Amino acid sequence: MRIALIGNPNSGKTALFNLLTGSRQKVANYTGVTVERKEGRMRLPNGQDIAVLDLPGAYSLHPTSLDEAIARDVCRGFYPGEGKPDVLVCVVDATNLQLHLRFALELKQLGTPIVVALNQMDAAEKAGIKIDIDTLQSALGLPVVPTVAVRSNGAAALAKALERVELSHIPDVPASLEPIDLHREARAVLAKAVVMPQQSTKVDDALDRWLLHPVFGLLILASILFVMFQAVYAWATPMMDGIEWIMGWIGGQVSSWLPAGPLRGLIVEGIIAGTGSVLVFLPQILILFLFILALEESGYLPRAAFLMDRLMFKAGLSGRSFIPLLSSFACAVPGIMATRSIQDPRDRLATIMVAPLMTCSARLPVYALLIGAFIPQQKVLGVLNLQGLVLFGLYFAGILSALLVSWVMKRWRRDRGEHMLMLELPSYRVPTLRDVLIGLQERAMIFLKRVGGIILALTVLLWFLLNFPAAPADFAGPAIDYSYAGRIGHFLTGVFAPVGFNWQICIALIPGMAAREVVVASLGTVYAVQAANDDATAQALSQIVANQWSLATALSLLVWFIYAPQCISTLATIRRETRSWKQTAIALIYLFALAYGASLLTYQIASFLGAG
Ligand SMILES: Nc1nc2c(ncn2[C@@H]2O[C@H](COP(=O)(O)OP(=O)(O)OP(=O)(O)O)[C@@H](O)[C@H]2O)c(=O)[nH]1
Ligand SMILES: [Mg+2]
Repeated sequence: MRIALIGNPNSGKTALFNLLTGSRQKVANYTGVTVERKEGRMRLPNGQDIAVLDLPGAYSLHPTSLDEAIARDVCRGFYPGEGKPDVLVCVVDATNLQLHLRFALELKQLGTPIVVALNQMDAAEKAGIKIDIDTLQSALGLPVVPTVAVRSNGAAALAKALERVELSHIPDVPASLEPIDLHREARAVLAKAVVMPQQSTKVDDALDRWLLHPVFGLLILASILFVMFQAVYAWATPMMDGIEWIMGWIGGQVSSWLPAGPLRGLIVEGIIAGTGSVLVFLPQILILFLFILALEESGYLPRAAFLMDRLMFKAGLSGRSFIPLLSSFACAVPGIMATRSIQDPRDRLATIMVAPLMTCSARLPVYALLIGAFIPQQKVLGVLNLQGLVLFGLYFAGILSALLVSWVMKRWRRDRGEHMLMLELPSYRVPTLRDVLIGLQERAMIFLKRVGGIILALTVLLWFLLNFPAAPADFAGPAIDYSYAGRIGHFLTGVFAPVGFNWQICIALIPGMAAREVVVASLGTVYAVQAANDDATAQALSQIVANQWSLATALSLLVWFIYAPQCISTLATIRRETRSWKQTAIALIYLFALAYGASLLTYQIASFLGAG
């Protein structure tokens, strides 16, 4: 048996899916979180093992965007290589029945057995909404089960109800109803079964008066972002020092146990120096995500999208681009996929093209390393942390560049029609500590898996390239120059000399195409091998960088990473989502040109001003 969870956006389908199948798919308080079909398995109380599908939210079976189309295709059996699901579980938000029942009535016409999951019952009770389940069942003509997807046994009744569904029973399908009739019927059902409280949205309205205010709203948005970046620096230092100390200690222990030789070199200079130099940035990444997760659950993000709509429209985007772009702060890959909920194809393409300009969390270690090494730990105006300010500036530069690029794209295209922003505003919700902690744990695991996987693999590879072939006895320069990596690095400095990159940076940029944090790990390994060859004492990477690089080089590399075109998974996602090699090539070329141009300008100006 296969069941599919379907319903309006933000009704709690994914939360229910996670609860039923024990998965950890992304849940957040705005529409359009899920944009792909996801499959899991659950066991019914009678021991039967069934497949469960989580679908993107949809308002009706007449899709207006790509993610809605996926939901329609799956539940009508049009999805390639897949039959119709046996049972549809229509997830409705009990606090928003006026809207959500309409879709349940539309689904009923498909003839597939349906169970209605009356979700968010806890919130409905709190709001004083009284629902008579029996009346609702008979008025809808469908079984209705109350659920609370965020409570650990909140779907027990649903599992029971699924056992009782008769698969063979296909109800008589009435003549297709027009949307207007569906709406009327939904109201009639509502009138019979639901008693609404007098005023249920008082708090939301009061908050919105401030948060959506054209002036105060923007000020509040700016302050939130500002505090976020301050916190990344202000809170992380003790934890970072701790991790740095532990990695140094482990390196010291291994060095004293193992005899000098290639094995010790590989472990200490390759693995520990490489992965350790990335690992120290875990606290900063978690602090950033603490804010992002709390904002996602609060229901604030779609409001921010409204605030930004005017500005984004002027720049050739729309308020709908806001959430995909915001997701790109975690990583451009889910950000680009989230553009599926943008209806207009041009807006969608513009958003895809600028999504890589949002600073993804993989770039945070690079920024943090260079800021830590070159920007003094000072207070500005007594309270603001200078390093946090610079970080804010770098993120801001990415956003500004995105607006500029989309503005240029808008100039180029002929059709400049306007689109109104229509976006559902969810109710505000205080994020629960448990959900935020689970989200943070998830993020930490993703990061640690990258460190232990691709980053480890590439640093080991780089270590070999740095040590082989060994220099012959009569080789004049440093041994590292003779190695493969040394030669590649020196060759590339020809291209990158005008932007001020030394050969260590050049060699680190190549594995950085697979994952940007590898740039930091690679620098850690390169300098550790160099120090070992020179019999110098090992130092933390940030100290080495501070001592050996000019300020102009550091600034140039910082600016390079605002644009940082070299990320293979982003390019692959652009290719998949646009289905066009041409757009992919355009993205690669324009990002590379911007990166090179901006770094060149930065380096030349900084050198001219005496920072070289
Ligand atoms: N209080 C309460 N909140 C819930 C419940 N179910 C889901 N939520 C919250 O509702 C919001 C939306 O949940 P999701 O599971 O992401 O909704 P979805 O239907 O998958 O949304 P899309 O993927 O955008 O279509 C999240 O903030 C959840 O934490 C519930 O039973 N009670
Ligand atoms: Mg979902």
